Amino acid sequence: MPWVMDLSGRQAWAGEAIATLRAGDIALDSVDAPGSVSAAGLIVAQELTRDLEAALAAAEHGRCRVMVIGPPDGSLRPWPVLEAGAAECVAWHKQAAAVSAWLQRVEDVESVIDSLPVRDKLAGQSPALRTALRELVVAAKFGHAPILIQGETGTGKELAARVAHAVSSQRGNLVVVDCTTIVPTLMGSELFGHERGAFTGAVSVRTGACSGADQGSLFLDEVGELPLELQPELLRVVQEGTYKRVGGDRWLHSKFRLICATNRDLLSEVAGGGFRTDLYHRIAASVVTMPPLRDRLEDILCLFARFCREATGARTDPEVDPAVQDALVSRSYPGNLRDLRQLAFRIAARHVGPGAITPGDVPRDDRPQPSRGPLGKDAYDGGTSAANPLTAAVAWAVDAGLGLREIKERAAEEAVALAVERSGGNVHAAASMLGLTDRAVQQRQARKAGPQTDPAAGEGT
Ligand SMILES: Nc1ncnc2c1ncn2[C@@H]1O[C@H](COP(=O)(O)OP(=O)(O)OP(=O)(O)O)[C@@H](O)[C@H]1O
Repeated sequence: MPWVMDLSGRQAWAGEAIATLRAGDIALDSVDAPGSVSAAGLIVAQELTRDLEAALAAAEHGRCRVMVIGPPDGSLRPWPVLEAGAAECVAWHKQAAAVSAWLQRVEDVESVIDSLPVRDKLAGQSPALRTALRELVVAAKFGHAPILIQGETGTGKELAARVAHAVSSQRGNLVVVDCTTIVPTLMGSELFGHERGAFTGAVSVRTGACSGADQGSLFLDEVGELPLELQPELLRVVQEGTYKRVGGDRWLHSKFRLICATNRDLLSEVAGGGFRTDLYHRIAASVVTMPPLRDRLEDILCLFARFCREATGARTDPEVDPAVQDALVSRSYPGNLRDLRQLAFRIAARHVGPGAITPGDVPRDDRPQPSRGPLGKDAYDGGTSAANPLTAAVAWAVDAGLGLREIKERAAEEAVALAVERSGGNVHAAASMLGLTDRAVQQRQARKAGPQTDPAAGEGT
């Protein structure tokens, strides 16, 4: 059940919030069930204060989705409140049913994310993964349009596609086509099937992936590899549910949910003419971005344990020496979870006995590389604060007397400025680099430039 909270958690404030809602005729049995824990909350607020920002940041970092209810005159501007971490922000017009429906939806989505079939496939509890899973579940369970899953290699796009199919209402099969492994000349046959004699070697009729996916889902992995000449045919079958086999002239029917994945920037493929604009807009009806491992460091140890169990068949998580834990969290994983999984398998193969996984179990090439510390001593990446540049920067900020909010703000500002610089001023590229929306990057740039140029300051934004 959902809860109502004030900005600081004080009873008086909570009472005030409830009183406000009571005055607004919200059915209180739907908002103040005692002793319940919830994924959804309501905050009653007059304006975006520092307290509200802090409460939203805390809620976002946990697993809570918060609706902020502002005064009926609309004086609480929604966009900055959403930017601060709220999932919804509305002016209060006594629309209790709408609020309840929103709360119910949040509860439904969160319980799907926490269900065994989802957690079994996609492990991890980091905010970055949860955000992606929310987008995925909302699109797959509560919508019917195609889903485009993007993200770097090894971030779990295929697993996400399996989750999307599992939570959807599609009753048929999930058919997987990896567009990178099929020679372009055979791709048409793979997707649509062929008639006997359609080409040399077509000795019998073949039904393709579209037929197999009828009433189910078709997953096209690396859809950017799809040859240009097949793209109109894919568009037709997605839009109209009709297609012809290669060498055939009969229209066949198939209704499936299309799920595509790519680790390329499909929009630049569109700009370069390698991917049709109309097909892009069709397949990207809902876009889900799987976060890279560097944005979900909190998941590394639990994933490592899971992969070790997978490697050894053990039922319980292995104990891991703290030095190994440090090394695991601070190394880089260019291949994301695939790299971490392979590393876990290498370590598990070396480990013997019932004790903890120790530094000696880590293969030489996977060990932290020595680097020269500031005092000429050897230090190890991921070890002391002197060797970890991020820790050193944070230490500097703490020593300079900056509060947590300012540290976060300034770090975010620096990251955006750097990403924009590294991508030659291209906002979209900078946004993908940081896992942000283009708009979030523009807002940060505008905020840095000064209040007059803040795009969010315009009417109706
Ligand atoms: N959240 C997760 N929990 C457990 N295992 C995961 C998770 N995400 C990815 N993996 C594992 O990592 C490996 C890579 O996952 P997957 O193939 O789904 O990634 P991908 O993004 O589709 O990769 P590519 O772009 O190379 O096709 C697989 O072994 C998969 O089982």
